[in-house]
Amino acid sequence: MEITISHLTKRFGDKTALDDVSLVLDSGVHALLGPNGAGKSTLINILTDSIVRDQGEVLCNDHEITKLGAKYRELLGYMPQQQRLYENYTAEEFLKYMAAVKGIAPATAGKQIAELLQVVNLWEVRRKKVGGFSGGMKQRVLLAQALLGNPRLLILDEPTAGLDPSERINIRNYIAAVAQKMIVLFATHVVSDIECIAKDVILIRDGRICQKGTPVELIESIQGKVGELPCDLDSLEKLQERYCTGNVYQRREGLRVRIVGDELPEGCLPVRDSIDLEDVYMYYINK
Ligand SMILES: Nc1ncnc2c1ncn2[C@@H]1O[C@H](COP(=O)(O)OP(=O)(O)OP(=O)(O)O)[C@@H](O)[C@H]1O
Repeated sequence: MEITISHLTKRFGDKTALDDVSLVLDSGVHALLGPNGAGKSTLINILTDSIVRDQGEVLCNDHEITKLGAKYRELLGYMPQQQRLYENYTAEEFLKYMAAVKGIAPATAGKQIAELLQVVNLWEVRRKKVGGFSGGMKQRVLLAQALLGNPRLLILDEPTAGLDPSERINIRNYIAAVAQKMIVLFATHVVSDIECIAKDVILIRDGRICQKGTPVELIESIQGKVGELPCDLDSLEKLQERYCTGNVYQRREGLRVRIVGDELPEGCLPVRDSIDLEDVYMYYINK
C-alpha cells in the first residue's frame, strides 16, 4: 500500500497550519518530527479524514481517501494524542468496545484482542481496570486499540507523551515490532523516540517540510556543521543566545556545548563520527 500526499494546504483563519505539503508513505516507520505548533496534528487529522483540507490530494493506492470513505477507515489504525480511556473498563472490555466501534465481528475480535494483549504485554492484567494503570500501560492499551482490525496504515500522534524513559523504550519497541508489515506515521517532537526505528524522517516546521530523508542521509547532510565548544556555566547562556546550541556534555576536560550551524564559532572542535538526529533536528528546525 502507498499513501501519496500532494500539495496539502490547511488554514485556520489567518494561520496556515499546513503549507503545500507533499509526501509518499510506504511500509515502515516514517517519523514526523517538529516542534509544537509545526503542523503535525493537522497533517494527521487530514490523513485520518477528521478535518477538511483547503487544497491538495491524499491518495491511497491512487484513490482519493475522502472518496474511499469507510473502505479507507478499515485500513486505518489511529492512536490520537489525547484519548479518553474508559477508566472503569478493564483492558479487555475496552478493546472489545473499540472492536465493536470499528465493526469487527465478535469472534474475530476475541482472537485478535487476545493476541494484541500479549503483543503489548498486558495479558496478565487484562481483567484489571484501566483506571488503575500506569501511563505506559494506558498508552499500550491505546496502541492495542489502534492495531485492532489489522490496519495497513498506523498513525501515532505522540504515542510516548508523558511516559518515563523505560516506558518510552517499551512503547517504541512495540511499534518497531509491528511496523514491519504496515505504514507507520509516528509524530513526535522527541528525537530519541524515533532514532533507532525510523526508516525515514520528515522534519516539519511552520507547516512546511523543511527536510526529509533516511537518518543516514540526514546525518550525512550536516557533516561539517556540528561542533563542540568548551564552555562553563557562565558562558553557556551567552552561547545559547548567539548560536544554535544543542546538548551540553560533561566531558573529562569539562563542559562542552554542541553547536550546529553553517558557521561554527572559533575554538569549536569539529564533530564527525557522533553526529546524530538530535543535531539534524537542531540544524534544520532552527535554520
Ligand atoms: N482548530 C484550530 N483552530 C485554529 N488554529 C489551529 C487549529 N488547529 C491547529 N491550529 C494551529 O495550527 C498550527 C499547527 O498546529 P498543530 O496542532 O497541527 O501542530 P503540532 O505540530 O501538532 O503541535 P503539537 O506538537 O503542539 O501538537 C498551530 O499554530 C495551531 O495553533
